[in-house]
Amino acid sequence: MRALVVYESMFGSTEEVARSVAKGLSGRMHVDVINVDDAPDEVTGVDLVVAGGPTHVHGLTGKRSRDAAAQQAGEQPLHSRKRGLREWLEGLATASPGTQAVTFDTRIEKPAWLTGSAARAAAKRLRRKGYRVSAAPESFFVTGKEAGDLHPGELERARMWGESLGDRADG
Ligand SMILES: Cc1cc2nc3c(=O)[nH]c(=O)nc-3n(C[C@H](O)[C@H](O)[C@H](O)COP(=O)(O)O)c2cc1C
Repeated sequence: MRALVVYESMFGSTEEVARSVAKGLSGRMHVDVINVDDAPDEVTGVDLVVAGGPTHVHGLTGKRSRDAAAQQAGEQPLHSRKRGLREWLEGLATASPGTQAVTFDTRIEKPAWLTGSAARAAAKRLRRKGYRVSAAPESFFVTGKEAGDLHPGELERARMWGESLGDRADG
């Protein structure tokens, strides 16, 4: 079985989470991890797509929010520079029959009705493209609105979440 983890990341936290999720999945599946900048617009030969990105302005990033992130980053280059999950999902071809998808985001640790959730928005779009969304969107937490460090333990939680996805897809 094969999984493709597609991540968008400004400051690096979502990328770190994506790599930990992939580590967890890799016990059960062959996993590729790819920056959304380089993600294919047609996904074939993959059983599970995992898409993750940062929550901006209550949902998926947009050109303006990414520009704001770039300003915050100053001299540091952003991890994803060309596009966000929103643009990738807009151009993504319809799913091959039976392909599963799950989504995650990084965001501030407050109730989702306050912070919004990029993962929820991405799951909706994947469903519209014909993907079978096979697990609830998951969130991993950062400390602040700016670059934001991941809360302690989040990478381990991400690895375990990946493991559980692998078990489910495998079983
Ligand atoms: C322009 C901008 C808007 C943001 N809006 C939100 C938001 O609405 N809700 C939230 O929980 N976090 C928000 N954040 C915090 C981001 O979720 C946080 O920077 C991100 O999780 C860090 O991941 P990254 O290092 O992969 O970019 C925002 C951050 C930026 C830069």
